[in-house]
Parts: sequence; structure tokens; C-alpha cells
Amino acid sequence: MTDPVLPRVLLVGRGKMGGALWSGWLRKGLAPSVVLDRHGTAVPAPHRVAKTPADIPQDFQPDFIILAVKPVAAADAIAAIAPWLPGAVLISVMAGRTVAGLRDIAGRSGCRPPVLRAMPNTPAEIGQGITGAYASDDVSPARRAQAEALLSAVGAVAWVTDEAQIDIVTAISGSGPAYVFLLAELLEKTGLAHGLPAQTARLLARGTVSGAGALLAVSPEESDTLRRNVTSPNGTTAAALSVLMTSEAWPKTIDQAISAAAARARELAQ
Ligand SMILES: NC(=O)C1=CN([C@@H]2O[C@H](COP(=O)(O)OP(=O)(O)OC[C@H]3O[C@@H](n4cnc5c(N)ncnc54)[C@H](O)[C@@H]3O)[C@@H](O)[C@H]2O)C=CC1
Ligand SMILES: O=C(O)[C@@H]1CCC=N1
Repeated sequence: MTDPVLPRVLLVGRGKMGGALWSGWLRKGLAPSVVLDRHGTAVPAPHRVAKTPADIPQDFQPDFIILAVKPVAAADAIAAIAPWLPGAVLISVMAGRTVAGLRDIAGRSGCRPPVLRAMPNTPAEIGQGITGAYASDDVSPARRAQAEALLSAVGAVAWVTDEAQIDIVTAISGSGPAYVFLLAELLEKTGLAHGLPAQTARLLARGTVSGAGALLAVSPEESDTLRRNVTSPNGTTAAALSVLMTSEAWPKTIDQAISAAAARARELAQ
């Protein structure tokens, strides 16, 4: 077995996002780590799963504790893992929850951990995620570098220096895969409604979204150039874009959607 490249973590919550991170990290090689989740399914040795905090070895010393529970479960989760906080950096992937709010909660257990906020997305599961991250001042440069290694093991990392920007990061890239999957859904349904066989509609919709994403990932061109490359003057794409690109259509709808998501992130801080 090759040496693990990633630090030791205590992952709290192995749901959709925590599970995606965990899968990505396992593939890269993680120092012996623990997953805490009452629905915990087995993990390969030397890692272990804990269904309750009582299952976590007292002498386990994680480098990072990753909080991947719903924002509403933050207080319970922090109280549960408080004994393992000393010496660890807390990484919250929760939408909305602020550094100050998390410190307040940890303070109730007599802890004041360095806190880092990360907003990953589910393509992390296949190493294709993008994470927006913010480190509070008390995260040391060495710990920040380790956190970057952890986060970049599942995709790209974009740091922000203003914590408030994590809300718009959440709206764009944290929630963003859902918008792209919705596009695939709608393309498929529309193909079906226009008479394509179900399997063909599915193949065309998924292939288009994944192929366009893959081209975007490797192309040096700007996204608007890639769009123009598809658009013949007076052709079919131009006809579709004349509907989508009017100011009342996608530009307005996307702005409203992103604003709604960012506003919800601010509400979730409470
Ligand atoms: N799903 C996504 O695409 C993204 C989610 N997030 C954030 O990740 C967090 C989790 O979201 P999801 O994974 O979607 O939710 P989820 O409901 O799929 O997962 C939450 C997990 O936490 C576990 N859990 C609840 N309370 C716990 C406790 N006290 N101790 C240990 N485990 C506990 C649950 O059993 C569940 O497995 C949220 O705060 C969300 O804002 C961030 C980025 C993207
Ligand atoms: O929907 C949510 O609140 C979470 C945060 C970003 C993606 N999922």
C-alpha cells in the first residue's frame, strides 16, 4: 500500500456531500481516519466508522474535523465531537454557518478551534469538484496548506478572503451542479415531448451536458467563444439563443435564482 497523502480527518456526516468527499479522499489515500454518522456503513481499514461519539477512540487525534451535517444540526454535531477538537482545525462545509457562529457553538463546550469554511460540490466524488474556501486568521499557514491538499484532492480550490463571499460561492458552485442537472433533465423531457424515444432523449441530453462540460474543462477558450462556435449566423442555435438570451429570460432568471440561493445561505447562518 502506498503512503497516505492526505491528513487524518474526523468526518462528521457522511451524507451526500460528506460521502462524496470521503469517496474522493479514499481514492487519494487518507491517513487513518474516522467517519461519524449514525447511518454509518462500513469503511475500509485502517479507517473506521463510528455510529455514536462513544465509538470514536479517545486517543484519536484528527488533523481536521469536517462538519458535513445540515446547518440545523451544527450545534449537536459540535457538542458531540468537542472532546476531539483540541489540536484540530474545524472545516465546515455547511451552507450559511459563519466562523463566528461556529466558534460560539464550540465555545459552549469550552473549545475555540481554528475554523475554515469550505463550500465543495458533489462532483468531488469523482475528483471533479470545485471548492470555494475561506480560512479564518487563526488557521496557521501550515494547516491551511494541509487543508488545501485535502480539498484539492477532490478538485479545484478557489480561496476567498472575505467570508461573506462564501454565500455567493454557495449559490454558484455549491448548488450549481443542480442547475446543470436540471438542464439535462429539461433537455431530456423536451426531447421526449417532441417524439424522441426515451433512451435516445436521455443519451442526447446527458451526452450534451457532459460533453460540453468536458470541452469547457480543457478548452483555453472563454465560455462565450465556445457558445459562439456552436452558433451559425441565422442558424438553429441562434434561433434558440434568441429565446434564452433576451434579458427577461436566462440572464434575469439566473440572477434571480443565484440571489435566492445566496439569500437562503444568509438565513441559514442563524
Ligand atoms: N449536497 C450538496 O451538494 C452540498 C451540501 N453542502 C453542505 O453539506 C452539508 C450536508 O449536506 P448533505 O450531504 O446534502 O446532507 P445529507 O442529509 O445527505 O447528509 C447529512 C448527514 O449527516 C448525518 N448527521 C446528522 N446529524 C449528525 C450528527 N450529529 N453527527 C454525525 N452525523 C450526523 C446524517 O445521518 C447524514 O448522513 C450541509 O450543511 C450542506 O449545506 C455543501 C455543499 C454541497
Ligand atoms: O442546498 C443546499 O443548501 C446545499 C448547499 C449547497 C448545495 N447544497
